[in-house]
Parts: sequence; C-alpha cells; structure tokens
Amino acid sequence: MSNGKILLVDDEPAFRQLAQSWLNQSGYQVETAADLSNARSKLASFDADLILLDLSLPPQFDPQHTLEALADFTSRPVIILTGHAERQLALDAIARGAWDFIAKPVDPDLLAVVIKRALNKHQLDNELKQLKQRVSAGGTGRLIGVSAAMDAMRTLIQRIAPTDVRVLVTGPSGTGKEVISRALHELSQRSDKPFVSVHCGAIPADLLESELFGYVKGAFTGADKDRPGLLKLADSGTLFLDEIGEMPLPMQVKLLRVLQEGTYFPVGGREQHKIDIRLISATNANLPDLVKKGLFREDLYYRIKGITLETQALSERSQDIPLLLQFFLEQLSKQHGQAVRLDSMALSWFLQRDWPGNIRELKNTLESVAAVAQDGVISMADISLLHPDASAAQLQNLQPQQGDSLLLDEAVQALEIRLIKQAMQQSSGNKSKAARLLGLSRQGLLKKIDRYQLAV
Ligand SMILES: Nc1ncnc2c1ncn2[C@@H]1O[C@H](COP(=O)(O)OP(=O)(O)OP(=O)(O)O)[C@@H](O)[C@H]1O
Repeated sequence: MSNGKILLVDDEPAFRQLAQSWLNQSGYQVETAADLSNARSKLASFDADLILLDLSLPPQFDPQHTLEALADFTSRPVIILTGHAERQLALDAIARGAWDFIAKPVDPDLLAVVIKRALNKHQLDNELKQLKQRVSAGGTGRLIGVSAAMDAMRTLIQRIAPTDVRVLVTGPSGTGKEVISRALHELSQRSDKPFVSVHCGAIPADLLESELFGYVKGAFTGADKDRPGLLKLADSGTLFLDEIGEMPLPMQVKLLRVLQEGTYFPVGGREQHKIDIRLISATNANLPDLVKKGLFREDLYYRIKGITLETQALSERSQDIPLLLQFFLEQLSKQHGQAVRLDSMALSWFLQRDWPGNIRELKNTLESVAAVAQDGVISMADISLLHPDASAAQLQNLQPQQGDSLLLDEAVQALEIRLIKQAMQQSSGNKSKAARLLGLSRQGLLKKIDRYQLAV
C-alpha cells in the first residue's frame, strides 16, 4: 500500500535516482521530472500528493522563474530543495505558498520527517474543509456538530422546516433547543417574517397574558394606549415559546384557545384578533410527567407536540466538542481582534471535561478563560485561575502533544479518532461497514487506523 504519491522535480539525474530510491523504500510512489514543463505534463496523469521542487531548473536555471511558477503547484504541499546560498529564495518560496524547504545535500531522515508532516497536515486541512462544508450546508449552518445525533437533527430540521407543523424541542438545558428552533424558522416559508421568542418562565405570571396578547387602552391602571402583544408581533411568522413547561395553568387555557381557533382577545378588548403563527415550543422538563402531576394541561400538550425533536446532552455526543471549540474560538478571535487559541494541555482539559451545562457551559467557560488569557493563547495556568480544581495532572486519557501545535490539527485528530471508534463499535468491528458509515473507502479507513495506531 502506497503512503502517497510524490513528484520529484530536479535537473540532476543522479539525485533524482537516489532520492527516488529513498522514497520508494519509505513506501511512496514516485515520479520524477527534470524541469517545470515536464513537471506540468507529469501532473496531468500523476495526481501527486506532494511535490519536491528544486529551484534552479533548466532551461533558464533562474530560481526567480521557478518562484513565479510556484502558484501552479501549491494546491498540494511543495517542499523546496535548495543549495545553502539560496536560503533567502527558499524563504520567498514559503511566502509564496511552499510548505517547507530542505537544504542540499539532503539528509534522507530529515526529508522523510518533513514529507510525513506535510502530507499529514495537507490531509487534515482537506478533512477540515470537508467538515466545514458539511456543517455549513443549508440553513442549519449555525448548528455545529458532526455526531450522528447532530446529522440526524439537521436532516429532520431540513425536512420539517418547510411544513407548518408544530414542533416541540425537548432536551437538557444548553443543548441548542433555541438554535434548532431558529434554524426551523430560517428554513421555513416564513423566514422573511418575524421569529418572536418568549421565555415563559422569565415573565411574571400576571404579566404573561398582556405580554402575549397585548392590551387595549384602559384595560388596567397605566394602560394609557393600546399595545400589541408578542402574538401580534409574530403574526405570519414563528412564535417560539421557550420553557413552555413553566407556563402558568390559567395561561395554558388561553394559549390552547389561540391554537384551536387561531384567534385571541387582547387584555380588556372585545374585538377578536385573527392570528397566523407557526408555533415552536421548547422545554427541558418532562411534559408527560407534568401532565401526570396536573401541572400541564394534557390537551395543550397534544396541541403543541406536533413533531418532537429531542436534543442530546453533550456527554452523549462528545465527538462534537472539538468542532464546537473551533467554532467558538473563531468567534472569540473576531471579538478580540486577535487569534485566540488553546494550547495543547488546555485543549485536552476541554476535551476531557464533563459538561453538565452542555454547550452553553462549554461556550461560557471558553469565553471566561479567553478573557483572562494573555496574548490569545489559553493555557492550563489561565484555566486554573478560574477553575482552581483544574490541573494538568487530571489529564489522563489524552496525551498532551509536544510543543505548540495548532489547535486545528489536534481538534481534527481527536474528532477523527472518536468518529472511527464510534463507527467501529456501531459496526461491531466490521471495517468495511464502518468505512461506509464514515463515508470513507475501506482503504482510507485502514490508513487512518494505521496513522492513529488505533487498536480497533
Ligand atoms: N449545535 C450548536 N452549534 C453552535 N452553538 C450552539 C449549538 N447548540 C447550542 N449552541 C450555543 O449554546 C448556547 C445554548 O444554546 P440554546 O440557548 O439554544 O440552548 P437551550 O437548549 O435552548 O438552553 P435552555 O434550555 O437553557 O434554554 C447558545 O449560546 C448557543 O448559541
């Protein structure tokens, strides 16, 4: 099995032969070219994963000329082979998109390391691009996550959104019930109409009716003019009733009438108002339990239920954490006007921790540690300022990486490992089946298992 395809472009036949044999021994498939035009025609039939490029090539033997042609090749990593005198040129090459440079005479061990790193990074970049495309597909772009649960949720949202069916979103606090409800609205026929969100638990019971239905002048002391309610504001759009389990019983009766008849009376008013809304409700309470206890009307429950979407706790889909971190770090970088990232230990801490408050807690924690971090790099020292119980010693399962490698690589690697393990479990160890679940070829999966040295 080949470790990858390399095109070696160098005018010295002896070096081409020697380097080709080193690379073959390391498992690479190699083609060679003696100049740029030869390199271009080789690439037409040989889709190289990486190019090794000498700067001084015939017929001009002008490194500047090669530099100018570099953009034609940098869709894959290009490693420049240089003489010592050409160091500045090599740096220019990197500024123009080359991955790295190696001075001649080439040390075969160093060459092997540089090639391996470049190929790994290139592959991770491509995978991340694909993941980003997947998560930003459609109007569910703000729903970050690659878990099977999240994929299923996106599919359901896309199917349900265009219908006018009522939706009840249930699940633990902070798992994205409001984000899902907004996505349903954005993908609906009503997307250019208002989305009005009402937090039923946050409005005092005696105010809820006038907030929702509005009131007419003189309805009560202080009602010196007519005021439309939130229902009116939501007319022809979507009304989102968050924490509907906290709605007081008398209000539940009134809401039921609105849902049955499509009409309501403002407080103190005699004129019936017609309303056309799509209702989406959310709760982290167990409504059937509340019904049994007499705290929620059964008839209302069946009216609002329509289709029920259930969100999962973050602990049940921890494979979403790396991408969520990446997403929130990008948001923070924009807010702070500088790149904000986690160093490897801090990343491990975030990946390992249980998040009982789910995505909200993850996001808030990241925001607060980013606020105390210096120079945009969040470390364990910053985390332990706010979480004195946090220490590097707690990081058991994830081995910290050497140095300051990029969050991007680590996040994608952690994500891939989790997804592969999960797919292998789901397919009871059958690699072909797991590969299909992951949308990979069997060979692609085997490569990854080998790369991460997974005992699956
Ligand atoms: N899949 C997701 N992708 C990106 N951000 C998310 C996702 N899910 C939730 N969030 C973010 O997490 C926070 C909490 O989400 P949201 O308010 O939708 O949760 P909730 O389930 O409605 O919570 P509660 O039950 O407490 O009202 C918000 O800042 C939201 O933007």
